[in-house]
Order: sequence, then C-alpha cells, then structure tokens
Amino acid sequence: MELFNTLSIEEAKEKIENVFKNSSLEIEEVTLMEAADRVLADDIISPINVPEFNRSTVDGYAVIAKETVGASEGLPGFLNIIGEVEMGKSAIKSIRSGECCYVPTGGMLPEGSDGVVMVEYTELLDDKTICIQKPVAPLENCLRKGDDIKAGDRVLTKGHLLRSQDIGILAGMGFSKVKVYQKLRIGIISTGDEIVGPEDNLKLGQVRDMNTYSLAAAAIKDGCQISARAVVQDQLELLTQKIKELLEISDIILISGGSSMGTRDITKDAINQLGQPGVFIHGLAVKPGKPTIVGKIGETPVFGLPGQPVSALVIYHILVSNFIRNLQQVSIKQTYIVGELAVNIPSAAGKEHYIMVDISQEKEKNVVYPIHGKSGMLTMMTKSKGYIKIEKNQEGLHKGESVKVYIF
Ligand SMILES: Nc1nc2c(c(=O)[nH]1)N[C@H]1C(S)=C(S)[C@@H](COP(=O)(O)OP(=O)(O)OC[C@H]3O[C@@H](n4cnc5c(N)ncnc54)[C@H](O)[C@@H]3O)O[C@H]1N2
Ligand code: MOO
Repeated sequence: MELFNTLSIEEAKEKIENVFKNSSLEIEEVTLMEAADRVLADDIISPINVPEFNRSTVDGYAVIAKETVGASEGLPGFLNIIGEVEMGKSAIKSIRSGECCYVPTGGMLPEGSDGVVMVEYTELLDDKTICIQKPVAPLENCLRKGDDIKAGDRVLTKGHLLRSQDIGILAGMGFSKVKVYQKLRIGIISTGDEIVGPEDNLKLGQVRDMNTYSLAAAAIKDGCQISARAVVQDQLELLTQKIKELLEISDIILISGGSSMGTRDITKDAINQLGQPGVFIHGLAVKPGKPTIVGKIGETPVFGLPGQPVSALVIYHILVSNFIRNLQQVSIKQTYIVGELAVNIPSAAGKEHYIMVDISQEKEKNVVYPIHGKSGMLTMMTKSKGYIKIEKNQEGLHKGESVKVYIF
C-alpha cells in the first residue's frame, strides 16, 4: 500500500528553501510607470533634500514669528508688506523687523521669516500694511528644507515591495528608473480529461477550468507574469510534452490536478520522467491540500497542486506565494488582522487546518466567522476575506479566542 509521506507546511517550506537555495533572480531596470508592485533590488539613497527649500504650508503672510506674540483681533500687530512670492520662483527679498511678505501654499519662505500667518487671521489696511490678528509660533505653517527627506537618507531598502506612495517619493527624489528583480515567468497547466475552458459549451460530466484562472490571477498579484497556460488530458506523454515546452519559457511551473493516488494521477510520474532530482515532496499534513507535489526539473521548480479548486488556491497562498516572495527577496511578511472567533471550530489533531473566514466589524471588534464547505466549492473562498490556521497539535478553536486572519 502506498501512502502519502506527509510533511508539515513549515517542514515543506524549509525543504523547498533548501533545494532552491542557489536560485536567484536577475535584476532589471524599469521606468517608474512600470515599477508598482515590483521588488526593489537596491537601496534608495536620496540625492537631494525634500523639500529643497523652506516652504509655506498655507496661503498667508511670512513673518518673523516673535513679532506676532500677543497679536489678537482686539489688539492686532501691524506689519509692512514688502511683496509677494511667486510659485516656482525663489523668494528674492528677505524680511527684516516689522516686515512681512505674501506667500501662497507651497511657496518659498523669504530669508529671515520663520512662520506664516494664515490670510484669514489678517486684515489688509492698505496695499502696504496688514494687521495680524493671531500669533504664530516659530516654524508654524512651514515645512523646512529636508523636513521630509535629508540628502543621503536611505529612503527605501532592497527587498521593498513598491507601492503607490513609494513610486511617488521616487519621483520626488528625481529617480525616473529603478532597479527591480525580474518578473518571474509562471507556466500553468491544468490537467484532466473533464476540463474545458470557460468559453466552451459544457457537456454532462465536464468541468470548467477554474484553476488556470485563479492561479494566474494570484501569481500576477504576486508580481509574476504568465508565460503560458494549457489544459492537458490525463495522458503521461501529453503532460510530459507540455511540461517540456513550458520549461523553455518559464521560471516556475504550476500544474493542477492529477496529484493524488488514482490511476489517472500522473503529475508525479511526468515530473520524475523529465529529469533529476524530480519530485521531492508528495503529501502535506494539511487540510485542504494533502496530495500536494513539489519537484525540481533541472533548475526549475514545479508545483503539483491538488485539482480541487479550493485546495489548489490555498496551497498557492500558503506555499507557492511564500516561495515566490522569498525568491523575490521581499522583506515584508504576510499581513494579518486579529479578530475574535464567533463560534467554536472543531478539528482533528494531526494536521494543520486552514479555515476560510469572513470578518465583520461588530462593536469595535473584528468578529471572525468560518465559511464552511468542501474543497470542490470555490465560493467558500469568494465569500471569505482570508483564512485562519489551526495548528497540527490543536483540537479545534474556541468561540471568543483571538485568531490571526491572513487576508487574501
Ligand atoms: N484514494 C484517495 N483519493 C483521494 C485522496 C487520497 O488521499 N486518497 N485525496 C483527495 C484529496 S484531499 C484531493 S484534494 C484530491 C486531489 O486530486 P487530484 O489532484 O488528483 O485532482 P483531480 O482528481 O484531477 O481533480 C479533483 C477534482 O478537482 C476538479 N478539478 C481538477 N482540475 C480543475 C480545474 N482546473 N478547474 C476546476 N476544477 C478542477 C476535478 O474535476 C475533480 O473534481 O484527491 C482526493 N482523492
Ligand atoms: O486536501 Mo483535499 O485538498 O481535501 O481536498
């Protein structure tokens, strides 16, 4: 009798990391417009101060702050207006005692000024004089040179996943291109005589291909590109041939279906036929996803995911995504939300259980509800915001317990 030799997810991650410890990604330079969701391959050191000059954060009058002390509506202070600062131009004049200068929001502060009184707290007496009705503290309503970034600051580090605000700050520092890790090319194969495309007519007994699409979308979200996708029938020669083709153009291959022990389950044989070291994991102590396969053909990682749509996508999230993020050297760990379980969740000890959950905000708390179903029912995941994990040695979780929800 052949049984799965099951590893825990942690053991599997360790083994995979070990087998691919010499793999590394190439580095490429991309424009800022192409850089979102890519991973920085270099530290970013600012060549300039941001802002590069002292700026006003309001529309008002640049003043010497100590000369406004005690000013009020009943007892205003009087200042001579020496002019107006224009946007995009340097403030030519400097301010001396008893003077002020009009500055728009973002405009350069004239030399000598150290605060800005908002226009609403001033009154124009004539075109040369204003009265100040409210004092300002030194540096009030100002952004000083280098307040945001000092020249030489390390603003972003290697391994940082670039988000919209990061792209903005790169532009602000004057970078128009950045070095990022190459986009991994993912080849996706869905196996099964019964599998047809979403555009095909469905005959009784056939099943529409969900895995190609859910896995492709997940990989794209992880910053990868899809090199090719194919549906292959349960025949060893056909599958072997297709994997061979995809090896030429892919950095990672994902195969779904045919991972179990049935006579049609040929994924393991196909991987083993194509070269050393072949399959080095078959079976995980998890639910869903027990029959997962991991192999290596030449230098290429090949994941044989279970055909059940929930199992395939859950294993992608807990194993494949982690592998991709490690390869890309992403520095952040997976984020989670902490919530309180709404009900008891039973589970048998001996394997890790991944439970799909929804979260609802009730009385300032995140309340976590399990979404039940079988691994062939993908709406279990469409109704969920994420998943929680029940450890191998735990027999379920209790209502009211605090849990981490990993968002997908
Ligand atoms: N004797 C045993 N049988 C099974 C075991 C076991 O330990 N012993 N494990 C079960 C578990 S757990 C899972 S999960 C499945 C995994 O099966 P396979 O990876 O071999 O997948 P298939 O048999 O090809 O398909 C399973 C199921 O999923 C549907 N499917 C497949 N591909 C797709 C796709 N691209 N899109 C949508 N749906 C797909 C397929 O039609 C089947 O209904 O094995 C159990 N059996
Ligand atoms: O583990 Mo299978 O993945 O139960 O459906």
